[in-house]
Amino acid sequence: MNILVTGGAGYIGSHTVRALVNKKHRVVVLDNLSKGHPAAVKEIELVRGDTSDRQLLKRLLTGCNIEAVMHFAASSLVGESVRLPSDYYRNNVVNGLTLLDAAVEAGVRYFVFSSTAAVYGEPIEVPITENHPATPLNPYGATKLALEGAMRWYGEAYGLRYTSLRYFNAAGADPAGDIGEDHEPETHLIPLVMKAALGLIPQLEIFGDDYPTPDGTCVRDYIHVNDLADAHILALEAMAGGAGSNIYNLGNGNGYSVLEVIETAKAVTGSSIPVKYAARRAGDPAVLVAGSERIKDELGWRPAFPGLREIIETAWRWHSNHPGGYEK
Ligand SMILES: NC(=O)c1ccc[n+]([C@@H]2O[C@H](COP(=O)([O-])OP(=O)(O)OC[C@H]3O[C@@H](n4cnc5c(N)ncnc54)[C@H](O)[C@@H]3O)[C@@H](O)[C@H]2O)c1
Ligand SMILES: O=c1ccn([C@@H]2O[C@H](COP(=O)(O)OP(=O)(O)O[C@H]3O[C@H](CO)[C@H](O)[C@H](O)[C@H]3O)[C@@H](O)[C@H]2O)c(=O)[nH]1
Repeated sequence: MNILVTGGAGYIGSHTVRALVNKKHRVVVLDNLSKGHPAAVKEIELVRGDTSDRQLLKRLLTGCNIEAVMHFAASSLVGESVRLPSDYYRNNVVNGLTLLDAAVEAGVRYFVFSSTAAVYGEPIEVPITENHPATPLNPYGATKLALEGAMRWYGEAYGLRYTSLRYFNAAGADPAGDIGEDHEPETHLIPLVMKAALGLIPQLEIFGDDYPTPDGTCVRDYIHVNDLADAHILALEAMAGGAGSNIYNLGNGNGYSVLEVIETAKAVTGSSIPVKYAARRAGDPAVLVAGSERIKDELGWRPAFPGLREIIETAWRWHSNHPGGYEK
């Protein structure tokens, strides 16, 4: 298939691009490079541009005979979204609608969307299934939920078929070790733990030790980035095979605390990881663990990296080989 991948030079997008190319799809990446890296998509057709540019979208979608869009491009930091809701609504909702409109106009058949566990808000029960109420606690989650709503009604009115994938905590890197997570600034736990192990930051701050969890630190469900990439391909294949629109959670169903992540990283890296306890971070739920049975049952998705240790091993390979990220 001819596939447009927005945000394809970013962390999850670049791993999915690799998986698509391995499956012999033709991929065009659209990325404004605000966070992405050309080196993450070497030898792939990369168009530097913005999802707000309707004319560019029209040219790409029709000129390249695009049949499917995978939409990763977004602003995705919870804390920043609380400070800058206007930016988040503009990039995630307004630009998302521009892309949906252009896709409908160009006759794109399938749309795969990067959604998030943040749509659920504070869970009332775990594991969180897709039927859990969606009451986001921050603008980031609210904007992702808003585009899911738009996709549903675009589906009804214009026949666009979509799959929304609600990822929990993406982590790890391709085992080849040549692509991985490189954000500036970095805010995610596992890459910061890797940087602390490498001595690139003096210590890791642990945000809160008084949560209602076994060791007092937050519990998350870490999912390998290549397992996310595989899910995108399964979603596309299912729609191409006649499946209707759907929403799926993506996690491993196992929760690990911040302290467990640090202990596992010490074992993997053989390095000490200096830590400092700090206040809770605003907007952090205590426990987020996915129920991902729906995608397993319906699409046959099976994670290749279900354990935290193997996820961190792949992250370590990337970070230790590229301590300064892609460009440095
Ligand atoms: N990382 C996670 O744990 C996680 C969890 C749940 C959902 N998600 C979602 O997955 C997607 C990818 O996340 P990521 O961690 O790879 O982020 P990322 O920042 O590495 O990738 C996003 C890419 O989109 C590009 N981009 C942003 N706005 C754009 C625009 N208007 N036009 C063109 N390009 C634009 C950026 O340059 C970047 O390369 C996002 O939609 C995010 O909300 C991520
Ligand atoms: O320096 C740090 C960084 C993080 N944490 C803690 O580690 C856990 C994981 O934090 P991340 O920032 O790595 O990930 P989040 O759970 O905040 O966010 C992820 O999951 C969200 C869903 O709730 C969104 O999808 C978001 O895009 C995605 O990155 C949290 O408890 C956080 O408080 C620390 O203690 N210290």
